[in-house]
This record gives sequence, structure tokens and C-alpha cells, in this order.
Amino acid sequence: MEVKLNPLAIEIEDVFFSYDGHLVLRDVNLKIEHGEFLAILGPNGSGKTTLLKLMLGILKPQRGTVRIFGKEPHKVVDRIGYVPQDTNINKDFPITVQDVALMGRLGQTGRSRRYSHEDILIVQQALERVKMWEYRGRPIGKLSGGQRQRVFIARALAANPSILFMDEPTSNVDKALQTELYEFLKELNRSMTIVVVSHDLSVLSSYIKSVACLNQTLYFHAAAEITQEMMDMAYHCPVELIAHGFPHRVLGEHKDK
Ligand SMILES: Nc1ncnc2c1ncn2[C@@H]1O[C@H](COP(=O)(O)OP(=O)(O)OP(=O)(O)O)[C@@H](O)[C@H]1O
Repeated sequence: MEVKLNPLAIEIEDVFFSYDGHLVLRDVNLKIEHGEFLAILGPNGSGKTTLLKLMLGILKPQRGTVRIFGKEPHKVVDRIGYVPQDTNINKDFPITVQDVALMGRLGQTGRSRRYSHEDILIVQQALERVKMWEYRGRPIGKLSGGQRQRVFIARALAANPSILFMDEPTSNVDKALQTELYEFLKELNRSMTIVVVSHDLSVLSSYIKSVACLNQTLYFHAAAEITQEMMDMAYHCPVELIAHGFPHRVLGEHKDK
């Protein structure tokens, strides 16, 4: 049976969040339709990870509401895929590529059950999609940063998500692999909403459909409207937009040039 999804993948209304009285997010509002490819940009400490944790249901706002496909995030965890920033793990930890990808089935299988034949087939497809099936028996600690990231993408895909969140997707990936990554994300975007969170402006690829700049509060823009002012506002200093293949890129001047 086909699952009917709320057309709004993300709905954030009037959200405030503080850690121990220290305000991190102020009056954040965001509406994202299913099928979007959104980049949330902001400098270090601007609240990106906090906002991501709110959307993943790990944190709850003190004020306001966060809905994913019309529901509280913890009620739709089986529709959410998440690729963390830091895929570095203890290099000697004896866990294979296939074991890591199988973890993506935990939410579907239930933690007490063994993996089914179907789980293993789904994981095979996910690893094939990221071209890592041939590495399935390899310890995860013996892979390069880019390969490890692909395995963590496969882990997220194994859950068959409707929305995929990626934290700093380009941090472990060199320039050539970035293009490959975005080509792959573009293909995934045909069937799922994608949200990438980054302080790195190079995530502004031609594949992104909208951009939200976060610095305590959020400024949302359809991608074609991106301007230098918007970036300056978000970063509180002139920044050079290094927009990788971005169709409307604006190259700003640094003051000290
Ligand atoms: N668990 C916590 N307890 C207290 N303060 C926190 C906690 N987590 C984050 N903060 C503070 O909240 C602010 C926002 O942090 P957050 O990690 O959301 O920012 P970020 O934009 O993801 O930063 P970065 O790009 O450096 O990862 C920072 O000032 C940070 O020091």
C-alpha cells in the first residue's frame, strides 16, 4: 500500500531553543514541500546542529512546533534518513561495511529481531547504489573518508526514507567527489526531500533548489534569489560565494582585498 505523505516535508513554526538559558534559535520558521533540495547554511555556532536535532526529534523546542510530514519528528523516524558529519570511527572497531549499512534496518526490523533475508537484500541494493557492495566485508575503519561517507549514505537509504538529512556532506570529500556526491543526491532527490546542513558555502551547487541562512534566526530563499547581502547577513561579514556550478552565483569582494 502506498503511504500518503503530507505535502509539507518540514513545517517549523515560531521555534525558540536555548541551552541553559543561552538562546541559540530565535523565532525560526520554515516550510519545505516534499521534493525540495534545501541547504541550511550558517557560520560556526549559528545553531545548525541544534536545528537539525530538532528536526530529527532528538531535541524538543521550548517554544513553537516542528513537524515532519505533518507529525512530531519522533513519530516518523522510520521516514527519516540521517547522514552524520563525523563518520570517523575507531579505526580498529571490528565492524564491516555491511554491518554498518544493516543498522539502517534497525528502525524497521525492531531491535530485538534478527535481520531478515529482505533486510539483507535491501542493504545490498543500498550498497550497490553507492557503489560500495564490493567492499561489504571490509572493516569500516579501513576505508577512505569519502568511501565511509558513502556507506553511511547507504545506511540511511536502507531505511527507505522520504527525507534525507546530511550534516556537512562535503567535509570529508574532495572536490572531484563533491560533484559525484551531488549527482547522486540529485538522483535521490527524484524520490525524496533532501536537506544539507553546512557552514561551507561550496555546498551551493546547481542541484540545490532553496537556501536557508541561519544565524540564530532563519532567512529562507528560493535558490535563484541568492545574493551577496543575504550571505553577509547570515555570516556577519563579507564572504566570497564559491558557488560550485551555481547558475546565479554572485562573487563578492572581500573587504581586505
Ligand atoms: N549541548 C549543549 N549545551 C550547551 N550549549 C550548546 C550545546 N550544544 C551546542 N551549544 C551551543 O549552542 C550554539 C549553537 O551550536 P550548534 O552546534 O547548533 O551550532 P552549529 O551551527 O552547528 O555550529 P558548527 O558549525 O560549529 O557545528 C553554540 O554557541 C554552542 O556552543
